[in-house]
Amino acid sequence: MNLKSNPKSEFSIHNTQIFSIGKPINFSFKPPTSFTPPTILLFLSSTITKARFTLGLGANSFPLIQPFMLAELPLILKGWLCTVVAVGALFMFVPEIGELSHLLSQGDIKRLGQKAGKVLLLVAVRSVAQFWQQALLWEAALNITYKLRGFVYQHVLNRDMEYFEGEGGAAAGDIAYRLTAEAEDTGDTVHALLHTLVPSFLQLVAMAARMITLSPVLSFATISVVPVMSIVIAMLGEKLRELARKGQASVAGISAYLNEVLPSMFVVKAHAAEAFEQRRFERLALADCHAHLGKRRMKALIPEVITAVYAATSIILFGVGTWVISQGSFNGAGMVSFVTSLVLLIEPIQAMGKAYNELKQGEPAIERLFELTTFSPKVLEKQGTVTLKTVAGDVELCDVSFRYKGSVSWVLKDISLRVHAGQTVALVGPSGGGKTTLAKLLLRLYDPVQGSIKIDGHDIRECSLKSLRQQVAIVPQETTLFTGTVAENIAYGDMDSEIDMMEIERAARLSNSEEFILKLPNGFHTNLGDRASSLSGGQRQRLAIARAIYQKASILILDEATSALDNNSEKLVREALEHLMVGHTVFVIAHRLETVQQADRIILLDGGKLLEEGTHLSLIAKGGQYASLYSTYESNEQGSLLQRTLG
Ligand SMILES: Nc1ncnc2c1ncn2[C@@H]1O[C@H](COP(=O)(O)OP(=O)(O)OP(=O)(O)O)[C@@H](O)[C@H]1O
Repeated sequence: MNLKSNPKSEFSIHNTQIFSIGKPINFSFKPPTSFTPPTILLFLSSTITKARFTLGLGANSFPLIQPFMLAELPLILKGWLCTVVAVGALFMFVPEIGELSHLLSQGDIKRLGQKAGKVLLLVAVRSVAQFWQQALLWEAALNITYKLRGFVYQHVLNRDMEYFEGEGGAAAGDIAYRLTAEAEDTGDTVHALLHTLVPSFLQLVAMAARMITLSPVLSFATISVVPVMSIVIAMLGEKLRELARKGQASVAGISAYLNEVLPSMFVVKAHAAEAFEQRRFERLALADCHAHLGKRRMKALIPEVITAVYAATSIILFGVGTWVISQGSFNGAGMVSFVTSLVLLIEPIQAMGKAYNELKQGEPAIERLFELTTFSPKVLEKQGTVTLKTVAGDVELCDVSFRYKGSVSWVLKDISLRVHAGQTVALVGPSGGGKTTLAKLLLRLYDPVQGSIKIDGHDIRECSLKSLRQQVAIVPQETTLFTGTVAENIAYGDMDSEIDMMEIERAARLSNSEEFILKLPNGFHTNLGDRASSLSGGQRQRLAIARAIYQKASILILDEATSALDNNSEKLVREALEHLMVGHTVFVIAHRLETVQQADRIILLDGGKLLEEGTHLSLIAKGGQYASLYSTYESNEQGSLLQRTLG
């Protein structure tokens, strides 16, 4: 693959344009101010919602997808135009079929041929129109699904970090399930809705009108069962909606479980936990089995109820029909036309029943998808933010205190610290001391509960998030590589503009990655999708360093890996880090002796408090907590990681 000609390749999905529909959705009910198709559709749906509330049937999800449906209105209207043609052909077909049977009984071959030709033409028109109706309405439904997915995913990406890390957030597998299977269910629901709203309804009205013109008495007798059937189906539908929601939650549970366990197979096997995981999976699968059994039973029951109503209708029709014919007001041809109309009336009723099933099953999917979009972000970008274009790297923490949502204890308490541009600060301290949290605050993944953080004198809450995160680069302990080429992985975060291959190569050289990258089958253009796991820990770390070099940030956060590398790999990573640190303000969550000794300043964090601060030598001379931790380290001859004692 040629990167220059197609610089975004696999990553282009990140740049998907997200539509004009990201506006707040208006749920209020208002009469139409004008009679354009969109206002009529809006009014129709609001009225349905209002009617549902009045009847005590609760809310429906229709208003949520209204804006998406309106965006597809041209396609929908074309589909419905085909419906008008199909229903018109059917309306004309009914009397023709009665006359055809009459001519057959009379043996008038000449007129019979003409009539049969007309009937066949009407059937052909209806078939073609129905095909296009289906094709166009499906296209609209699938477009809506596609746009809805983009809309919801945009909201997921914009959620606070707290949602992904803290309590109460959805598991990754659950979110994935909502955006895949449930978004697809939404497409089916939308199609069912579009199909019910006009095509089935039009056919029902046309056939009912035809039946009334043929015999008002028979029509009244036949149609009288419809209200009873509607009430029964509405009640069963509500039950189905509840059961469908349970079913969807249970599948999402399985998806979340698999997303967690399958990528951690190493740990499962290393702990011989296969049997334990099998039991956990079976419990979830059994819950899903029970949830779906209820739903399937309800789905099986609804058509049977409808069939029972049909049987009652047929008996009424048979009885009243016999009486009407015996009165001489109705002939055989009329009866053929009437029964044909009835059969064609039943067809949309069945379609509406099926669509109702789809709607009831799909509503929880729509609700669960939209649940992902309803939140008020805490990390907000204010109006008129400062764009950090060039930054010297002066960082100041002013009385910063922070605790995570739902926690009573402070993770960081009253931290004040000034780091001058170009300084390297080592953050050390026992596990849980708040080092990583401090790094998250610098990146503004969370905002301090009290106090503020300034970069070059600008409160970071006043800066644009994009420019802040452009100026603060992080090399995490665990390197995450994405599907995409090596070059795309190095340029990750800057994929909105053309990849600069010269810069990629420079970053690879400085991070000591070039040598192993050039040995890959396609060098920088090798796709890492299935190869990332075959890279060694050191190689992955060097790619993360290359990524940070490419970013050209002024402030760096290095979370040193705790896992030991072999001597050569360690040397290459250390050299790469030294290249990276030149000319930057650096915060190192330090686990290694060399890093701590070389830092301009050492900050000891314990229990969220800044306990000690100074150079290695000054802190040793002070003889405080750092000195005692250090001497423990020194006495541990074999200890290769400072982490064992300092953090
Ligand atoms: N997302 C979170 N939600 C709630 N509590 C959290 C969250 N992340 C961290 N904590 C808690 O905050 C405290 C500080 O965690 P932090 O990761 O900042 O410590 P650390 O000094 O980096 O530890 P380590 O050296 O082990 O990485 C810990 O008690 C931790 O349990």
